[in-house]
Amino acid sequence: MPEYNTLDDLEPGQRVLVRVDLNSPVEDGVVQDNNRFDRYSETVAALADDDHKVVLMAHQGRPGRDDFVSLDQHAEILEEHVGKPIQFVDDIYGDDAVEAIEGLEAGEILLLENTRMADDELPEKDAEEHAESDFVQTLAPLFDAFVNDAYSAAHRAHASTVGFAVELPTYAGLVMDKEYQYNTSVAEKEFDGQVTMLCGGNKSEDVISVVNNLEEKVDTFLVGGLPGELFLRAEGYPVGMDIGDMDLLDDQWDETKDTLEDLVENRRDDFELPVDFAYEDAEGERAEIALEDIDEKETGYLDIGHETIEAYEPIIRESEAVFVKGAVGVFEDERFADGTVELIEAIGETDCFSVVGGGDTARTLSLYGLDEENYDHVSIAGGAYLNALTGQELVVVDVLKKYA
Ligand SMILES: Nc1ncnc2c1ncn2[C@@H]1O[C@H](COP(=O)(O)OP(=O)(O)O)[C@@H](O)[C@H]1O
Ligand SMILES: O=C(OP(=O)(O)O)[C@H](O)COP(=O)(O)O
Repeated sequence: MPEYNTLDDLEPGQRVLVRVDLNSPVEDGVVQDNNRFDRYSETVAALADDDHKVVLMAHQGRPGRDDFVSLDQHAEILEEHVGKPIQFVDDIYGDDAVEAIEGLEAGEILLLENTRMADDELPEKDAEEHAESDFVQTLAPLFDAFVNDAYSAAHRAHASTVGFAVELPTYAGLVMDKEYQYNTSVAEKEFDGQVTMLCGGNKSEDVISVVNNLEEKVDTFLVGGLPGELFLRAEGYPVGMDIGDMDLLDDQWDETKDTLEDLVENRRDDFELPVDFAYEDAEGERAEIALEDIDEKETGYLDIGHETIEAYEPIIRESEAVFVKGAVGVFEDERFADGTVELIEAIGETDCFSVVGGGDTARTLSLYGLDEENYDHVSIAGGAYLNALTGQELVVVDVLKKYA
């Protein structure tokens, strides 16, 4: 039994404030539909069916980045998934928000504006301090209960993720409960055979964290994406550097260089690195180059090449368990999806125990028609999933337990 309240403990017909995580990829200002909408639609529909007045809070992007946009598009996408109208107000706790909240009828749903547009939201503070903010003090009296369903933001101590638990009876939502239970149980699972982790993405600190913290659990890390290039740079290859307008690799290299060099020197047998890469040629087509033929970095590499796919695939096929964190290429572009799609597909074809994690990475399945049923678990969380796998605490879950 979980040590926090769940929706089973929530009486129907209440005024309920719900924190979800609809943080999504944004391409040219357009919010991209993804698994998060689908998952949260279950929580939202269940609450509306129970005659609650449902008010949703969520964040999008980080201030200063291109993906820091309004949630107006999210309301439209969520509405399609829930099959019920979703009202939207471009305010968080000002007069317009309060008016919209007070005007809700039983079974109606309202989404507030991006919580990160409120000054009170972002600094990491403990729950009690956040509870004193104007944000929490203005909204909390308008509700009977707080439901936290934002598992993928459960490693963030922000006003909307931890502050309301101090002021209102608090419950874990369906996504929070399921993801927390599952990922925690996976962290405790023992496997007799080979355990493999496919990792990539664009955050090398995530990959370093798994390589450092899952040394006992994982036998082989198959590395791709930006971390793959950075590991190779640590081995002395001329890859993993920014070129032209690129602004992806050099900063990460400065931050992680010492750790990467240490890992390639002392733990080289624990991971496999790419032996070739794919890039966009002058005609705009996918082209590939072997690592040994790269004299200097002249282009951005956007996927692992087919030699690498062929080297990684048998390791996946002989594994008893495979975990995925991060795509090995820019799978959003069909030309550079081969590595991610072919390897995740291979995992689904074997009968190994498998978990695919990462908000972006999980989107590969829906984009390329891979059946979620072929994997034991598909997590819509990235950082929080890694925290769970590596046995680190999730501040939001601690707060849910403390205020149960
Ligand atoms: N070689 C690459 N160059 C640039 N971006 C990459 C590369 N490989 C993977 N990516 C990007 O990494 C993103 C996923 O990274 P990350 O945020 O770490 O994973 P997740 O959200 O699944 O936890 C994808 O959007 C993908 O396009
Ligand atoms: O998408 C998220 O994280 P994830 O990419 O690690 O799954 C969460 O919404 C947290 O976002 P943040 O990392 O900007 O705090």
